[in-house]
Parts: sequence; structure tokens; C-alpha cells
Amino acid sequence: MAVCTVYTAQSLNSSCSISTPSKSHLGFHQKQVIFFTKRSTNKSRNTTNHVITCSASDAEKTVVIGLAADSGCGKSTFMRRLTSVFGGAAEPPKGGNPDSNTLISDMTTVICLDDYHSLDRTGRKEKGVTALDPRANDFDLMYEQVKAIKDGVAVDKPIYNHVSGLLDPPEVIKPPKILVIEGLHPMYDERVRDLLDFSIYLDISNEVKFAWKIQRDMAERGHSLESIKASIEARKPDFDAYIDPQKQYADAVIEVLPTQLIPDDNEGKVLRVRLIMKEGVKNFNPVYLFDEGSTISWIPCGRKLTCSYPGIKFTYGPDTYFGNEVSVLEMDGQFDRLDELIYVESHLSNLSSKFYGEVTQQMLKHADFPGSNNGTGFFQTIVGLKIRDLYEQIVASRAGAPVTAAKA
Ligand SMILES: Nc1ncnc2c1ncn2[C@@H]1O[C@H](COP(=O)(O)OP(=O)(O)OP(=O)(O)O)[C@@H](O)[C@H]1O
Ligand SMILES: O=C(CO)[C@H](O)[C@H](O)COP(=O)(O)O
Repeated sequence: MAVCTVYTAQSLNSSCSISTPSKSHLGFHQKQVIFFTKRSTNKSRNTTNHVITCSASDAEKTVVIGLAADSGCGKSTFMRRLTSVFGGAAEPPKGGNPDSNTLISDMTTVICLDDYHSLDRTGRKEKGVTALDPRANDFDLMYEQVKAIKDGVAVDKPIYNHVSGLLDPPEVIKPPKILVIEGLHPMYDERVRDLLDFSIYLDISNEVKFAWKIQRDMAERGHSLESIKASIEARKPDFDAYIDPQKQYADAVIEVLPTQLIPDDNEGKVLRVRLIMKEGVKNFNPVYLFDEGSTISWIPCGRKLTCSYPGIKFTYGPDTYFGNEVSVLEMDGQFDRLDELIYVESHLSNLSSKFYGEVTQQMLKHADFPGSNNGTGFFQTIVGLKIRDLYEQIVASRAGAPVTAAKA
């Protein structure tokens, strides 16, 4: 049974306990507190201002998903694919800060963990730390607020403003059905990690990251090649120390590497993408190709799939990853015609699609998103379907579960 901590104090019921508040900075949102307090009425009354700890119903608990990656590695693109699987467009909070990093749709709220930077741009410069350094981030607040949301309590979350480099006044985040926490450190702090119902790491190899960053930062942000190189180099030690190790905790990793189909390729346009899926994760059954647990190599090009040079190759099989048993589905190469993807989709199982061809339909719908012609978009879409399935399984199991006794 979940426990939430509420900062106010006019009413208590028998499933609540009371203590003196020690952390009044945690930013629980007052309106939600009042709402919550009303719901948890009213067997006895208490008039002093203390922390009230109440039991929230498991059925109402928000499902929390973590998405980790370095900056510029496709998190936003992945989020757009994910929210589309749930059927709604994601938008910034209405009438709020125009520089908010939050995206809200009917089912999901995506918060960016950059909002938990404890040092603004100037502060980091003065202290000589990067944003990747844990000392530039407030993990206590991140933990308390993600936990509160998971327990059904709205919070006043800070905003890191990427335009000004400053910390802006907070915005209210109400508990959604699904909360996605995306950013540099969703799996860094053990307490936050333990709140996640599912975690994903986007592992973009240095060569590919460099190509994407150049494409975006030169074309869209007017940065010079030298400054992009310098920024990647400056971040690398902290990336290796604090961001990259999180992949060992991920339930699914999307690894993006240069192709092996073109000898000595240095263009970085054709990609080899691996979907690494942990075995034994609750509510998550890895996708497989042809025969679960076998080792398969498949070149689908021919009569049913148009492939220009260098073609497409799929592999699938069991493996180990940081000591964990995993299944790995790999795609090297790119699609010429997205509508023919149905041929590949029909040979995959455990996709958690709701109808035949749903993956292909999603890919066609977002054909203009980066990565739609290769394994990045394909596997992001599949992970989106798996998250929807995980959510539905959690909700179904809660609905069928006996009501647990309240914990004081
Ligand atoms: N699958 C992909 N294939 C090719 N390019 C991609 C892919 N995903 C992302 N990119 C490139 O990387 C850029 C950054 O993508 P996106 O905005 O999704 O990343 P991000 O992790 O959210 O970045 P940031 O954290 O800096 O906001 C895109 O503009 C695009 O140029
Ligand atoms: O790694 C990052 C995550 O997005 C950013 O660099 C970090 O948030 C700092 O932002 P800015 O460069 O806008 O000050």
C-alpha cells in the first residue's frame, strides 16, 4: 500500500498518522493537499500544522516510467512516439511558463529531470561542474516529488529554463495515469530508481551522437563544428561517470551503433540498432523473432521487402547484459518503403499491439520523425506499445487485487 506525505493539517482519518514537518521545502501543492484531505475524511480532527501521512489507494497510483539518455539522443522524439501510442498529442501546461519542459497528454505527463538542476548555468560555471554532475542536481527533491506524484499528490515542481539558464518559479504537476521522468539521471539515485515501474536507456554510440548533434546544433541552433566538438569532449568524463552506468539498471536499452553492412562506414547514416530487453521483468515480455529463445539471423530483402544498398539484416537471440539475462533484437540497415514494414512486423511476436499492423501504422503516422526509416524509430515504437501493455497490466492487476490494509 502506498504512503503519501501531506503538508497541511485540518483533518485526519484512521489510516493517517501525524508527525512534525521536517522538510517544508518539498513543494507539495496545496490545492491537491486540500483535495486529498477531503477525500481522506474525517473521523477525528486535528488543528495543528503537522505532516499527515496517509495511505493512497493502490488503484490510483501513478505508473512511473524512467527514460535516460544524454542530451540530443532522441528522448523528445521517443516521447512523441510514446504519447502517440496512447492516442493524444502532448502539450506544455496550458497558460503556464512558455519555457516549461513538461508535456501533458490525456494519459501521460512527461517531466524533464533538468528541472531538478540545483545549480543554474552561472552556478555551474562558478563551481566548475557540468549539469551531468550529481552535485548540480537535487536528488532529494526529485525523489520526494516523484514519490508524491506516484502516491497521488500534486507537487510544485521547479522549472529549469533552457533559454535563460535560470531556475524559474515552479509549476504544478498533478498526478497523471502515467508519469514519464526523462533526462540525464532517472536511474542514478537508488530511491528514484526504486519508484520506476519500467526503465529505458537510449544508448547512442559516440560516433552517432556526434553526427546527430552536428546535424541539430549546426542546422537548428547555429553552433560551430568546433564548439560542438568542444562541448561533447567537455561532457564526456561526466557522461562516462554518471550517465552511462545507468544502462545496467534499464529494463530495455535501445543501443544505436554504426552499420556493419558497409565496411569502414564513416558517414553514420545507416545504423545498427539493438533492442536489449531484460528477462523476468514484471509485466514485460520481450519481443521475439520467429522462435522465442532461439538464435536467428534474417535478411528479409527480396520479394516482399524492397531494400536498396546496403540492405537490411535482423538478428535475434538470448544474451547477457551486465550480468542479467536479456533477449536482443537487432536491425542493421534502413527501410526503403515504410508501408512494407508490415512484412517485418508480421514475423515478430509479443509486440503487444492491439491489432495486426499497429506498429506499421504508428511508423507511417510519424514518417517525418527522425529515425523512421531505421531501427531507432521501429524499436521506439515497439517499446511504446510495451509500455502501454505494462500500464494496462498494472491497472488490471490492481483492479483484481484484494484491498490491502492501510499502513499508518
Ligand atoms: N532516431 C534518430 N535518427 C536520426 N537523428 C535523430 C534521431 N533521434 C534524434 N535525432 C537527432 O537528434 C536531435 C535531438 O533529438 P531529440 O530532440 O529527440 O533529443 P533529446 O534527447 O530530447 O535532446 P535534448 O535533451 O537536447 O532536448 C534531433 O533533432 C535529430 O537531429
Ligand atoms: O545536459 C543537458 C540536459 O538537457 C543540458 O545541457 C543541461 O540541462 C543544461 O542545460 P543548458 O545547456 O541549457 O544550460
